[in-house]
Amino acid sequence: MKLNRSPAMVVLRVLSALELISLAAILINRFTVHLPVVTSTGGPLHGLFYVSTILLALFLPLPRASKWLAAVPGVGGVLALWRAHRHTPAPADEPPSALDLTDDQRRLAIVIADRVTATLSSDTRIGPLSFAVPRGTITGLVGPNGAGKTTALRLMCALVAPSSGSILTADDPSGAAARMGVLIDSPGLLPSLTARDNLLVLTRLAGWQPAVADQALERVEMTSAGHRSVGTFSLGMKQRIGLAAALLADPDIVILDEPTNGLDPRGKSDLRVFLRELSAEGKTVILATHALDEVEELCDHLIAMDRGRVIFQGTPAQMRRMIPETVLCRAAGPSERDAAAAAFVDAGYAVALDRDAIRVTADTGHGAVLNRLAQKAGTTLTEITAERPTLEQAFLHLTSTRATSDAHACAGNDEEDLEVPT
Ligand SMILES: Nc1ncnc2c1ncn2[C@@H]1O[C@H](COP(=O)(O)OP(=O)(O)OP(=O)(O)O)[C@@H](O)[C@H]1O
Repeated sequence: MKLNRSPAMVVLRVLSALELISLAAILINRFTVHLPVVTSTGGPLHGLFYVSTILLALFLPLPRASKWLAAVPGVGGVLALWRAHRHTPAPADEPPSALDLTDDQRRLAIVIADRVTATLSSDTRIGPLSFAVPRGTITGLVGPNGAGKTTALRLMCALVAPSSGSILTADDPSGAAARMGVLIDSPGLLPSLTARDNLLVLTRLAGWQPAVADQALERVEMTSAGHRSVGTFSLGMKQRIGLAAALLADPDIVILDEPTNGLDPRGKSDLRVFLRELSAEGKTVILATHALDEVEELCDHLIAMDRGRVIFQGTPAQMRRMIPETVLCRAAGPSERDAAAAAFVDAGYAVALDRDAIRVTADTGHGAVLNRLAQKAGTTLTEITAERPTLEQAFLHLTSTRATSDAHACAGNDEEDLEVPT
């Protein structure tokens, strides 16, 4: 058990220790012989301890029934100390720096997860998670299978109760409680009913007008198919009706789990356009996916998860910057390549040889400088290509650094360390 080391608790412990000495002195004086101790009964120091005991009893959250007990010299401090030990918060599983949100993140957020954990079974626990979803963004929750993305979504819409920590949803700008539309797992439609009737069931349950269902159908461009049974629909059409159901309440926050799963390229593209429209209307879209290439062009904010933890949050550009950019340079032959590589190393660049090419760790703007350096070394580069890291590379880098602290930076399979020609 870790001790609470706040100044108040330290003072409390010192007083408790002194009170114990005081109590011992009183007992010894009463039952044996009179000893000349500083805390003898009736002395000014004992008065101080007595008062401190009463103050502690009054100001600490002790149960009312035990207050009289706490007022007995020596007992109050001991009780308080015992309670302090019992109520010392459990140490966080991760250093605070990994879990604390900045003031800006909190100010701009529509959803805030604060050290939230979820216990799914005796051996499956997600979190602690701390993340903030900025209002009005399309936020992608990314990570491999089993990372905890769906659970994080379920926590956000209260389908899973946190075991500890909290999930807060900010009010909408008018001050009303933010509304959520949720599509997690399959849309859960009744196949024998028409698309319109499926939506009407939901609007009636919620006590809304039928017009709300028609507006939602129109919104997802399914008005003409609204009279058909959902059982006859393609996956993409079912997905649209699921989206219509999620939009019935005109939500401020739209939560979608793997919305493009099973959609063909056209369906994926339509969905992306649709989600951008929702975002342009000021809605916040939160979607879980493991397709990093998909979020690259759609999302303006990312929360990356791995093995039940948040490992990154920020913009896609910030995530890409987790690994250095490189410039790929090619030369006419091996001797030209080595000469150019040596010139780059002399100029302070980190380089790796990749068959007939040199991969230089440098921002994309360094191409012209590298070209000049090669010319000075008497060689001509035949190709200079800026290589922008993909989100996938950045994610793999993040997970490999986290998984093994002893893992060394991984180089491409074909790369070898540069041997500077002599
Ligand atoms: N109801 C549950 N009971 C027990 N374990 C669960 C439950 N739901 C999820 N899990 C486990 O919790 C972990 C996280 O699951 P979750 O579905 O949140 O991950 P995910 O990132 O959404 O995965 P995927 O991309 O495969 O959908 C997994 O190991 C999963 O097996």
